[in-house]
Amino acid sequence: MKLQVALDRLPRKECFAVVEAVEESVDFIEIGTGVIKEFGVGIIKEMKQKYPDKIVVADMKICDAGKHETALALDAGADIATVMAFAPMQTVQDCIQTAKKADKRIMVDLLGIRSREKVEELVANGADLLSLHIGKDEQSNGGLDAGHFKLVEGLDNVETAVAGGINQVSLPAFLTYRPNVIIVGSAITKAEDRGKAAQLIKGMM
Ligand SMILES: O=C(CO)[C@H](O)[C@H](O)COP(=O)(O)O
Repeated sequence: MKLQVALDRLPRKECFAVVEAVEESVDFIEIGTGVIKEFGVGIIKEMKQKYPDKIVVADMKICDAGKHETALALDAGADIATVMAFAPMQTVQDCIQTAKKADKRIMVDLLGIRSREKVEELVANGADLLSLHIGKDEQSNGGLDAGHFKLVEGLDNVETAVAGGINQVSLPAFLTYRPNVIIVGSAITKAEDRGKAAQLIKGMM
């Protein structure tokens, strides 16, 4: 099981300060959507150059122009880019094909998706890394529950990630579903001691 630290709503310098503090505990480094919007894909490049052995995830949240936006992230050095599951299937396919050509991957973000049929359609179209995600805004109405995990239960040749307000207290409930990737943002980036918080979470996995 891999730990992905999500860098969201942080100044440029802080993104690097967080990674420096948690480097030993994390496997994947996610450059958050807002961070990419604010600083551009140059920050992806700089992060990958600084941490070539880490998997860098560009949370592009692509929903159109799949080939172009995937290439933007991957050419900058990302190993994985994200596409929204609600995007047109053509966009999802274009992202997956573009990543495959570069020997890289696409994470399909299931934000807002509640239909198992839709998930199966995504898998039939080549999705092999799915992220169960409760977004920042949705988190005030509750977190991930058993119903969300049913969306991906028993799918063959599919890896799963989980994201959305995960912290040291809520983590054990997610671990029972054995996802491949645990994505943690605020519980690490807002912690007083980021290194310790990441170490604790990694130790629980
Ligand atoms: O993709 C995201 C927001 O769209 C975040 O990266 C993800 O939700 C993890 O952050 P947090 O643990 O703070 O919820």
